[in-house]
Amino acid sequence: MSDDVHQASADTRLPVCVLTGFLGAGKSTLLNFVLRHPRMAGTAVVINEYGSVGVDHHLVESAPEDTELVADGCLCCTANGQLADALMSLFQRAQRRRFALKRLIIETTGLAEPGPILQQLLRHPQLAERFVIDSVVTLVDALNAPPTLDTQDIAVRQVTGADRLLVTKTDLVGEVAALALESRLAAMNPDATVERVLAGAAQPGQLFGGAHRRSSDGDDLGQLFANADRIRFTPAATMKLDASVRPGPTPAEQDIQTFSLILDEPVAASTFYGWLPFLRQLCGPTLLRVKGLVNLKGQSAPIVIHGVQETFHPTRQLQAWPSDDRRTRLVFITRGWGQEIVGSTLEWLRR
Ligand SMILES: Nc1nc2c(ncn2[C@@H]2O[C@H](COP(=O)(O)OP(=O)(O)OP(=O)(O)O)[C@@H](O)[C@H]2O)c(=O)[nH]1
Repeated sequence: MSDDVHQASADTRLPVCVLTGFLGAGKSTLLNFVLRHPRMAGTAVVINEYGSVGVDHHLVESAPEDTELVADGCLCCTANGQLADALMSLFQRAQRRRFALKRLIIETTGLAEPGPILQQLLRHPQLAERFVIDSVVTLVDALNAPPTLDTQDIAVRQVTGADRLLVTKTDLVGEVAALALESRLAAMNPDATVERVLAGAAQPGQLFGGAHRRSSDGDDLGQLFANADRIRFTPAATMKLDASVRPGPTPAEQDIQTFSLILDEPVAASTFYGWLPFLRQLCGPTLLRVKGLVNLKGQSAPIVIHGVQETFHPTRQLQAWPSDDRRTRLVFITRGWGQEIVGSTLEWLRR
């Protein structure tokens, strides 16, 4: 595998890596790791996240200054031009500050599909002049992927749309299960390479590097997604299929909701650690994702929690608060139920 971040080329446009993967697959973890690599200097990042209270950019601790947050919207909703705005604003900021921008990573939400994002990059004249798609890299969570691929159409599209599939969390499954998943992925997308990445430890060449650029101008990528159906989401509200776009919802699109929980006061650790498993039991696998920062009483810095379906990863304490906002902020992505369920448990948290 080539470790060159960007092969020499007459093309002066900035290479773009679209980093995707279903909810909780490990995108931010990988970004945190790879952005520290010296060869990633000059990398700008666009982070797209759900929920009116953005937390992802706080979770990417090594995010460079040139990070643009596109919150409360999904980049695969093409109509609102958020991607174009974010990219142009990054570009102009870099020029103003004489920052030598060399490449760009777009981290999508776990519910975005790559096709419409690539189409935006290819079809927007100003973007197409400045940026070229280098690769679509999809992270696949070895623990959760088998059932997710059975039921979530978006997860399937993320796999089939990738140039490179990076399988994460193989430490949490046996070798047999990991190999079975890799065979399944290879069958679903024979065109993509399948590699393992543990705890985000990827090399720059796994995100960028001419070997995986399908063509210098991305035309064939555009072709690949030209016939893809477009799914529209309404973030922060019940997300339903836009009936004018496609005739019947797939399971992945039914009744997904996203909302945030904010607590002004610190929570006692014992209360919080009792509430979390209760919520998990109450909701089961329909709690697609919960993540955020928690202010525990008596702690000088927040803890980070990550739940992906029924798996809750060990909590982690940050070294310091990432901003002046010291509130507990949790973002939920659920299927089939909404904030009323979480709301009904709040008295517990306030005890
Ligand atoms: N055991 C294990 N945990 C991992 C690995 N990669 C990521 N994780 C954990 O998985 C959880 C979710 O990781 P994130 O990087 O936040 O996932 P994400 O894809 O950015 O999540 P969304 O933005 O919500 O879609 C975190 O607790 C990570 O520490 C891995 O290879 N092994």
